[in-house]
Amino acid sequence: MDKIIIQGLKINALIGVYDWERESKQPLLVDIVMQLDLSKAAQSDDVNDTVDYAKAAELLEKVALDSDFQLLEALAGKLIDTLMATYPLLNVTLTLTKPNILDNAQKVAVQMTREA
Ligand SMILES: Nc1nc2c(c(=O)[nH]1)N=C([C@H](O)[C@@H](O)CO)CN2
Repeated sequence: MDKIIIQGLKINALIGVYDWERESKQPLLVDIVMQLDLSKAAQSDDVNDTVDYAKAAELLEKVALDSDFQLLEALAGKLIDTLMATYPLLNVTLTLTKPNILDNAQKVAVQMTREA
């Protein structure tokens, strides 16, 4: 199946359980694997026949900036629901990573998959 992939998209969001996390937005990373039929765009060479990954990235950045959640799960759910509602995707997997948050771990992340 055809896929469009965005890796390591930097977004900023107000997110966290603890008071010290509620004071300012913090950086997160998003990875997305979108499954969709790319055969039309492969033939036409027209960005209107596919998902414009630049626009998808902008959309996720904006949704994150406007959001206010405690849990990664909640923001990841909002982001993946937005993608499914906006684009004709067959399947999408989204990984939302909070880097450098735990002293003894490189990063923490949640991953969600949704199907049409
Ligand atoms: N399953 C989760 N556990 C925790 C989260 C989360 O988003 N999902 N968040 C926190 C804190 O906000 C963390 O970033 C700092 O310890 C704790 N556990």
